[in-house]
Amino acid sequence: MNKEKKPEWFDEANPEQFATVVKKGVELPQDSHQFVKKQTFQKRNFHEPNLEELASGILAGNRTLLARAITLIESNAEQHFQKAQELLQMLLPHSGKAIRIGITGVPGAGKSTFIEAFGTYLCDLGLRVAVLAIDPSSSISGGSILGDKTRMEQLSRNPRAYIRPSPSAGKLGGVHRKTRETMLLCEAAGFDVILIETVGVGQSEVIVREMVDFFMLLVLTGAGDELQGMKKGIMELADAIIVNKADGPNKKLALKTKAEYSRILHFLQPATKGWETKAFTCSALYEEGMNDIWSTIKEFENNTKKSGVFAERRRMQTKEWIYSMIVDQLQFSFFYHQGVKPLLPKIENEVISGSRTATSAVEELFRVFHDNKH
Ligand SMILES: Nc1nc2c(ncn2[C@@H]2O[C@H](COP(=O)(O)OP(=O)(O)OP(=O)(O)O)[C@@H](O)[C@H]2O)c(=O)[nH]1
Repeated sequence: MNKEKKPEWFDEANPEQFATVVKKGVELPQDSHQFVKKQTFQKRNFHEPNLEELASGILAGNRTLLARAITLIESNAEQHFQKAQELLQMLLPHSGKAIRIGITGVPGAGKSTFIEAFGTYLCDLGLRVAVLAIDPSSSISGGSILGDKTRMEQLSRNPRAYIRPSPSAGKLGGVHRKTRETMLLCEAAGFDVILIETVGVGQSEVIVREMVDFFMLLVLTGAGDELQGMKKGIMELADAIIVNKADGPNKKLALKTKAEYSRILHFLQPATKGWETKAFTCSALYEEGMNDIWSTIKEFENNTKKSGVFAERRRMQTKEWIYSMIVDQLQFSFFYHQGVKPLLPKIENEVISGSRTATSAVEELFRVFHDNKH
């Protein structure tokens, strides 16, 4: 076996596995000793910060420790989960001060270009900006719409900005929790603005709406017919609709599109009580229109803080957080259940081959789950 190559039995998310395996006297595959020795050596030479060190480092704005903590939050390993929760508990009192902004739009609307321009504009104002992403494709196809390209190059080099690609969900979801908790860590690290980006192609914009204060929809110029085709539901989530690419020969059409959106918005339910959703134009490429958008967000913040809507929404979102975690936990305990896990492939095959119904299969799985709690 190649010493450099990771043996198949080694679970990367669980380096402590070595200690357990060795302690329990489990028979290891041939040559694995070399690998264990090397890993143990590497581990000894690598200082693993404890939770206090992580927490105080994050509060002091240390990027490396922030990145480590986010990795801990994104891990699906059980022992990391506990640690991450303890860390969050320590940092929770220091979170909540940023303005949380969601951005969505169909692929090609110019989200990366917009965040690059808007993020840089905010950094130039002296603000610290964290950019997070929720990518619905990563759990479905294993690929990533938001992660492949080199995105936001200029912003990623800005010392006031921090960009974190979207966490991979794995089969069992958890993106909601991971993004929300990452946001809290970023707030504890002193970021003033959190931008959460998602592709407007499905459920993910609802998830983002549920964790931000202000939600923007980035759209392209288009004729009236295309606007009619736009899902009313998405428009009703937005606090602002921004017609991007309002530059060059496109400018006139962009203004027309904006007027058309304003007309439609008039008939829709606003996303936020007491706030009238407005349409804007901007050019992310030429960094035009950023000022108007930011002053609108500030106006929104002032108004909703005064009316109590801001605080009420955050309370509701915290409640949502609890429920989404309950669902995560339920899924986790079910699919990793000692009785259910080995039974699943067999039952799956039986249903696929037509020898039993899905209902009876699910019933059996739940019987096993309930009869044997661990
Ligand atoms: N003329 C013009 N082109 C733009 C503007 N914003 C973005 N673009 C172009 O539109 C294309 C798509 O932009 P991206 O920022 O990659 O858009 P996106 O597909 O929504 O972004 P991701 O989903 O983040 O990849 C690129 O070729 C950009 O250069 C703009 O304001 N004006």
